[in-house]
Amino acid sequence: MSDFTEDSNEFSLSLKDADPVTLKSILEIHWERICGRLKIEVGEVEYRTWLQQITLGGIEEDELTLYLPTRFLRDWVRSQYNSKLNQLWSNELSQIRRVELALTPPGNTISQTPVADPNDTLTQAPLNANISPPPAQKTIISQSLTPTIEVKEDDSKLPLQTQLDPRFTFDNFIVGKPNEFAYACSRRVAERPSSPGFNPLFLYGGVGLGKTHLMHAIGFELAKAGNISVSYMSAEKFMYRFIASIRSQSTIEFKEELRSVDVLMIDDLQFLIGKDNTQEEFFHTFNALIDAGRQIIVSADKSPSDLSGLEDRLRTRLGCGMVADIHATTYELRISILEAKAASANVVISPKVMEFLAHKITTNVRELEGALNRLIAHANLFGRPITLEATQEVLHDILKSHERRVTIEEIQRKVAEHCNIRQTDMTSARRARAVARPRQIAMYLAKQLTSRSLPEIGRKFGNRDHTTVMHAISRISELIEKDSAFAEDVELLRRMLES
Ligand SMILES: Nc1ncnc2c1ncn2[C@@H]1O[C@H](COP(=O)(O)OP(=O)(O)OP(=O)(O)O)[C@@H](O)[C@H]1O
Repeated sequence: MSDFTEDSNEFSLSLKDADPVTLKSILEIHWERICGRLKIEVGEVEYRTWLQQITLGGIEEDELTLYLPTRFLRDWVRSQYNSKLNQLWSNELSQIRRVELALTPPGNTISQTPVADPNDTLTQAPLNANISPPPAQKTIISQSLTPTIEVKEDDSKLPLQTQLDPRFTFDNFIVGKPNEFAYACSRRVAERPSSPGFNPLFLYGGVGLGKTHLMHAIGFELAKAGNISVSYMSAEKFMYRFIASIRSQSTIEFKEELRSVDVLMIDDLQFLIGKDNTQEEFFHTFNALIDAGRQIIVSADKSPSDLSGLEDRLRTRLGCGMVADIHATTYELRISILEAKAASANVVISPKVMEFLAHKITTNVRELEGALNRLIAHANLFGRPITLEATQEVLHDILKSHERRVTIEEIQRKVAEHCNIRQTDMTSARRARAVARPRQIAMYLAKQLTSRSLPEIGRKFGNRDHTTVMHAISRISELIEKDSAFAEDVELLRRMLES
């Protein structure tokens, strides 16, 4: 990337003369850098809500086109981010004087490619195919945490200051069954850091389920107590800082700085898998801090024992304190989160719309929050209430990406396996409870996980009537309400099918 970074004259030349493939690469490199800046300037949530879906279009003279998938998104981005995008692009590439925002046409390619070689898959590929914006920059180092948290930026030389996200407090964290244990442990560590049995605190769970939120919340609580130095950074940032310190021959300072903190928080530790030297450095830092009675808080997507690829001795040590899992959200938790977020934005959203969202966006809270933010913005922009129809229209792209690809046959197979019955019993006429109940579970999951209608589901289950499917769904919903062991079983099946 550094080959392309600093000299914009070099770019002007190379842009004008570049062949399509080179041009594509140059634009991608700049776009990646701009995405990194946008993410930090506007924040992770705002970035994901509005800007993540922008894709690169073509370049004509001094005008660059960026694409958005829906009219609403295009209008919103135009009204809110037009000047920022123009400014960032012209800073990156002096040749670009104007950024045009347009609707994504089917199969966009760089417009400077008038004659595409039909054999050249690179020039044929949509521009956005391989563009993955750089990961979020999460670094907060504060020597003395106060509610206004001072941050020292890292070596990446981004002219940006990050702060603990003021929304990520315990008060704003909605507690439900899936996260109550992690929440309680986090509270405990915030109240009494370095207590035996809670050091390290290891938080783990899937993407966007609140690990970072809880870490920030601990940081805020400790800030209130005052006089405690806290360092928070992503594992990725830890690695970059470590490498930079080696390059600049300041490893000792880096180590000293890290080892002087009272609380060290490292987010997304799975990033260190396969990075042996950084792991080793982290291991030593870890030991030094624990031995000195300092608190360590780590998050990852898996439990220490499942983080294969991390050195055994590190995994063992990580599991020595308190290990707390954040489970996938339940429908109830998603509804509570939506209600809380709508209330804090002072917006009334009908229960129907909330239920629709909680049913459709099940993977993570970040996406749910992003969808809600978009609805709120839409309502504010047009001054209209948020109806179910408006929701479907405004969130069209998000909902589409959430359409599950699991088939009814897969569901039948998985449930049959899990319940120890034959797959053919899913379609048979047998009515014995041992067969009928798993069949009802499979029907319920088919409704949840596919976009099939009730009659279609009925047909797949041995040509049963849609009322039979309806009955199955309501029976299983009832059992889920009443029987938590049963609910867990169904949830487990759902997770297996979705993974
Ligand atoms: N229980 C909750 N209550 C309120 N907001 C939540 C809750 N869980 C997650 N969120 C919100 O969802 C978003 C994503 O959460 P967060 O960044 O903490 O996830 P994460 O588990 O760290 O994800 P990743 O694995 O991507 O790092 C944040 O905006 C956070 O505030």
